[in-house]
Amino acid sequence: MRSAYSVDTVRNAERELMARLPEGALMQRAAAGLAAACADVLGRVYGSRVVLLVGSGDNGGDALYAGARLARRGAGVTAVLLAPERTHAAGLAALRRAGGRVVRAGRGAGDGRAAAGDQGGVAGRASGGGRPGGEGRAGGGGGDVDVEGLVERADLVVDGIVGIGGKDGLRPEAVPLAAAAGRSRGAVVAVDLPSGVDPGTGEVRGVAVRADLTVTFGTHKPGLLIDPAREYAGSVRLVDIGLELPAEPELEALQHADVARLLPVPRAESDKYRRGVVGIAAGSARYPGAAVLAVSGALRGGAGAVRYVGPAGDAVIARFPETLVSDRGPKHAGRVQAWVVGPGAGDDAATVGEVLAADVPVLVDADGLRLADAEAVRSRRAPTLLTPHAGEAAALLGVERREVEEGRLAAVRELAARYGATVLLKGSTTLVADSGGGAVRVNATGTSWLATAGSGDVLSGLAGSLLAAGLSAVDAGSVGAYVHGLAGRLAADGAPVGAHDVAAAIPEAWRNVLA
Ligand SMILES: NC(=O)C1=CN([C@@H]2O[C@H](COP(=O)(O)OP(=O)(O)OC[C@H]3O[C@@H](n4cnc5c(N)ncnc54)[C@H](OP(=O)(O)O)[C@@H]3O)[C@@H](O)[C@H]2O)[C@@H](O)CC1
Ligand SMILES: [K+]
Repeated sequence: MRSAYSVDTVRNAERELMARLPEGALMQRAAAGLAAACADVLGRVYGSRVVLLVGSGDNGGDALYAGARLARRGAGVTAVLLAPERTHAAGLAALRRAGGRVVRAGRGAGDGRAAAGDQGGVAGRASGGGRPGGEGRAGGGGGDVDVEGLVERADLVVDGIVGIGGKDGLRPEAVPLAAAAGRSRGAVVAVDLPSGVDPGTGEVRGVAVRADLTVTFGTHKPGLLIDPAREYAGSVRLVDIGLELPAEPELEALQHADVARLLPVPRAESDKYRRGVVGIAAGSARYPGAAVLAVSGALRGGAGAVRYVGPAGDAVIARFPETLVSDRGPKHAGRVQAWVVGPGAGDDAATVGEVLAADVPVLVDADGLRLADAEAVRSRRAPTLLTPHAGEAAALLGVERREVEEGRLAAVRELAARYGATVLLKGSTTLVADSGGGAVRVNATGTSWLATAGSGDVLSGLAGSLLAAGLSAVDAGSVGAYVHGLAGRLAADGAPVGAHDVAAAIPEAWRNVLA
């Protein structure tokens, strides 16, 4: 399981650890890990050109210390200071001692020019000696440095503008540097987080640094696992700095081994009823395909049998003859261990109401979310799993879709609390929250190829089948999302696919998890 902790929790753990360690030791651990990652990215450190983007906090300090380590190994390191008078003093001194060069970012936002701070710094002649802001006056020489050009031509750009202290997007003076990093021919390594993303929520307001690699310290931060920020982070390397963290994280992401433990595997004595029967109440005369796709997911989700109820029985049987089809309502369809209701349901509120009245786990998706009576959901005793996408979540919350997309973590928690249900918020990073609070599950297997019509219907069938097989709502949702995402990747393999291809790839994804 990969986990992420909130910024407050990280800061508390940092404080406790710092109290027990010599001053600066923690930052040295971080910088050592960062420098090692940078060296791996560079391949050959000696003779490489490294540019550090240095903000006013400890994030910039990490970059400076790591830059000093690289300079000692023969890299030509230039630090670009965004706030020269508030730069991490000891880090700056270390860089200078190692022969690093220091320039200041242009004052006029967007002009991309910098006054040369310490022209002699490369040869180690700096006289600033760790005095913050000394570079503007020390070194002499003056002249202009094309900072954006430096960034663009670097072999490696280290983004130490801002880390967990960041809020409200990048400041204007940092925007041209982030943009130059985007144009750089070299790799971009972000320190702790890509600057400009919200560490706690994954929101990105305006410009943020796009990294190839993010080196994060102690634990993942929520922003590294949730879109849109996740996309800016590139691949993520975690450096252990010895933080002691509480048992319950804010976010957790299942990995193959976790999913393998949770997948239902039939025993010798299992018959179809013991494996669970999932009921699918979906589709309409107008949308028979939704029923077929939900059944296609359910058949591959581990339940022993799939019962279909609704007006699309002929279409379902034609495609999947193993389905138990009934045209009577859910109440009279026979026993099931879990229901899926809603995909392609049109306006059939009566069926949704009937399913919600059943005392077994229920998954509500698509039209079912619009038709479900909120009070009927809240008063259920058996588990309920709601599976909206951002637009449906926005309608349930009465807010704009954009608000949900920008603040996915808050939205999924709010919905779970309001409905007293488990909520799976679909999207490029799917989130699953329980009504009782606790860690939110985040799915990392998704792919943008899954943004295709009917893909959600397949997921609802798959997760419903897992519910029927006995998984809790949180496990059914998160394992379903994981396998579905993996199936999407395997099916797509870099090319567009239809939802039925995703369903057909579920067995391969399942085998891949268990291998
Ligand atoms: N926690 C740990 O265990 C460890 C933490 N470590 C490191 O410390 C980092 C946290 O350092 P931190 O607390 O100094 O904050 P940090 O992220 O550098 O930013 C604060 C400064 O940025 C500024 N600023 C704010 N928003 C901005 C924006 N949008 N755009 C631009 N600037 C913005 C803000 O300026 P001000 O508001 O004062 O003007 C403030 O001065 C952490 O991420 C990790 O790298 C490791 O060394 C060791 C272990
Ligand atoms: K950063």
